[in-house]
Amino acid sequence: MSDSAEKVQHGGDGGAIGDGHHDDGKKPNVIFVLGAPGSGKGTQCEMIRKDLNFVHLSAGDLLRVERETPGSVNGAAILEHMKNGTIVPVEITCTLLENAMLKSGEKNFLVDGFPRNQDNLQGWIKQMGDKTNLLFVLFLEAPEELCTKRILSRAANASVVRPDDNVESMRKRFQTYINDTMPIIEYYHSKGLVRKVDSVRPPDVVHQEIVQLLKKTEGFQVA
Ligand SMILES: Nc1ncnc2c1ncn2[C@@H]1O[C@H](COP(=O)(O)OP(=O)(O)OP(=O)(O)O)[C@@H](O)[C@H]1O
Ligand SMILES: Nc1ccn([C@H]2C[C@H](O)[C@@H](COP(=O)(O)O)O2)c(=O)n1
Ligand SMILES: [Mg+2]
Repeated sequence: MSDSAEKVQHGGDGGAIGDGHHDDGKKPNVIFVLGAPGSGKGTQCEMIRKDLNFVHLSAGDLLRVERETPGSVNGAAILEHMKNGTIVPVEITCTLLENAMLKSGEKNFLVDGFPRNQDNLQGWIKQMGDKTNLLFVLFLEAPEELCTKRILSRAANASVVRPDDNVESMRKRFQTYINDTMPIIEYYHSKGLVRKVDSVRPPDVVHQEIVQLLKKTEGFQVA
């Protein structure tokens, strides 16, 4: 385990972090969806949302909406983090996630692009760990070169281009993914909670594998 993963493990959760062993049947189910920028997190979350009655909460999308909300005190800071490919402080992101969960009134959530670093993880544990049941961490694996191609293609075809879908921001986002997010995936892997899926394949094929994973998930009934 890397040093940073070790730090995560001793982040003060005392083991009660919604790690799959504390489900009382009433807490909302959460699947964290992680992977490199462009690995297909948003694409797969939308497919699961449509098929399986999950709410898709993209941390990045929630932050983008907050950034554009008139009068938001966090808007400028969020934009700076996005351009620099760095991670917004968890107090902002976790509150947006919790509010969206409460507003939905639903029970099954795909939390896309979170937790991205130790600050995210520890903030979630503190604010949400005891209130949620983590089913597993879906890790979509695809090489950087392919992800870069996908993002450039997304930017070329979008009516509104994301401020971070350019080569300079992308390089920084990948660095952040390697340095900050991979240790989080390693941490969950050490707890047996990572489900790795090869995301190089066509979206439908990847989706079918995820559906099978969900069917095999203890304590979760596929809709
Ligand atoms: N399995 C796939 N095969 C081919 N193209 C894909 C696949 N999955 C996603 N894409 C395309 O790649 C681009 C990026 O996908 P998506 O937005 O889902 O990635 P992401 O992981 O959410 O990225 P980000 O972290 O930047 O939000 C999109 O244009 C999408 O249509
Ligand atoms: N937990 C998160 C998720 C996202 N962000 C910021 C920084 C990312 O580069 C950007 C885009 O996220 P994406 O849509 O690619 O998942 O949003 C963050 O700070 N913290
Ligand atoms: Mg996305």
